[in-house]
Amino acid sequence: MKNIIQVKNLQKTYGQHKAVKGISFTVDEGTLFAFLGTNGAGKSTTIEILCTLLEKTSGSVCINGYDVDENNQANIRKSIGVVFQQSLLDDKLTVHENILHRGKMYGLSKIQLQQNYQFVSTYLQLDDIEQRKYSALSGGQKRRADIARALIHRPQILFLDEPTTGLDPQTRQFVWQAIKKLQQETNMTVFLTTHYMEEAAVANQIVIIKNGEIVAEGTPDALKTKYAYDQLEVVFQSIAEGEKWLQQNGLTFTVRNGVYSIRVTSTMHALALLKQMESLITSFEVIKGTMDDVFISIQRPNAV
Ligand SMILES: Nc1ncnc2c1ncn2[C@@H]1O[C@H](COP(=O)(O)OP(=O)(O)OP(=O)(O)O)[C@@H](O)[C@H]1O
Repeated sequence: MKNIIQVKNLQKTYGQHKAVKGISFTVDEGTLFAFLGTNGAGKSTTIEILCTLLEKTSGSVCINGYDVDENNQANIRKSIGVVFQQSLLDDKLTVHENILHRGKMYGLSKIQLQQNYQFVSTYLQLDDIEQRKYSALSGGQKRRADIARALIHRPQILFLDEPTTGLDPQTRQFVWQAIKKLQQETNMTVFLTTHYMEEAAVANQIVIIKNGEIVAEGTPDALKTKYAYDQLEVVFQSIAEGEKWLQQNGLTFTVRNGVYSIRVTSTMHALALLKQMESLITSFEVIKGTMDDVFISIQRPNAV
């Protein structure tokens, strides 16, 4: 699989402040890549450099085979679509006008423009909003239009900087499903930053940065195995006997409202414990570790 994005030892300094401190990573073509970090970690700075909107201090960046240092700005911009947190559309124009206007800027022929419009309209379901002025749209409708604008030239890579922040759960789900569908059906590469861990959990690859440095990377499963843990929750018939058993077996646990949470290394570990304590409990549940656990564990002051 081709590395459609290659970043090597990327650094960005604002005055004395080192915002990005020598990060390296690659993104495979056609995959969903999640770039995570708390506020101020350096995500937007990195994305802006990758999108040729900001100059790096040092390191190398190659997008779709084009090195940013080699006067490739136009080729890179044709290869990418970008959706930032703030919109770039014109309030006074309709959605349809806005998107066509954008397409013309890429020099698309009339036929090409029509075909591409049809394509983006289908994925983002623009039918009900295309004749409305951008200013009159709801937050979720604006987001659909923003993404359609970023896709009108059919880029190979879509950059999304927190695409679903501020949207209600239903709209968030719609936008998210449209993005996933596009990635899977058209082999488009999606580079995503998000604060919603359930979105990152379906990525093919995750990179987490902290203070401008990469602190963890891998598939969601690999990160969960390393940084999150499963919990076995049980309710004992007799609290005294249950606690005694846990202590005798040297198990780490917490208790809340009579429910004991025992840290386990895997579902099979939970099963082995359950077999041993079967006669002591009235109910149980195995809670799988989540991407939230990964993120929180990595962001702790002394973590990694
Ligand atoms: N133009 C600038 N001048 C000086 N410092 C900046 C500038 N832009 C960003 N920074 C600083 O660089 C660091 C990284 O900022 P950046 O916006 O890349 O973080 P982020 O991870 O995208 O955060 P957020 O999630 O809040 O968008 C921060 O400490 C920020 O204050």
